[in-house]
Amino acid sequence: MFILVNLKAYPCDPIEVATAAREVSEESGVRIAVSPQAADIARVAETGVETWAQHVDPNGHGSHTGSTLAEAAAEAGAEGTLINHSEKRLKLADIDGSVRAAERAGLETCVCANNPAQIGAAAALGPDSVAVEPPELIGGDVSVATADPDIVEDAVEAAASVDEDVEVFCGAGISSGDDVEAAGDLGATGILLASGVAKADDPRAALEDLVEPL
Ligand SMILES: O=C(CO)COP(=O)(O)O
Repeated sequence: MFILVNLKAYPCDPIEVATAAREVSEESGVRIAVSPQAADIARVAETGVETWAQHVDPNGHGSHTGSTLAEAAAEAGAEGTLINHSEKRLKLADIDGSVRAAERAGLETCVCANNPAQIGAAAALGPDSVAVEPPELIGGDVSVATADPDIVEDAVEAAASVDEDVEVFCGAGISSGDDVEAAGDLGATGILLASGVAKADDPRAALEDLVEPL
């Protein structure tokens, strides 16, 4: 199981979370990555934790003010990137462009989507993984695996019917090892979570709880 901690724009200390994630990953053998804001990628990567961008734009170098280039994220130390997160939605053509830009830069790709129908469309673009996150459950206390188990199973089926090589992650409301285990039982091979770690009083303890059953 892969655990990807999205720090969003929460006011946590990205280095504290990254250091804890690297240590818990080393101790448990569970793959854990941290996705900070673009401006923090380099210093988070310097902790040694697997680092992901939260977004990359479809364009390359040129007259594109405000862009987050996949090349720049990779140069700063990112190994992967989220694309089309629920809080950073893109048009279909731009999702495709961002996946291609990330591939050119050597970044692993995870395209997020709201529901199984969108997961099928996202899988058709050939990312390494897709992630189903129902927007109404994001930031809440109830895990997607508990509140809407069908959406995870249907997302797994939708992705497999398009491309069996695309992994399926899920996220929203996940905060405990039991939630991670339940998501795995539904067929997810990775977890996206944010508030359960980024807003925790003790991010290290939260991470230890997440990997406990794995
Ligand atoms: O959006 C998410 C991860 O990308 C999920 O956020 P929460 O874990 O806070 O529900």
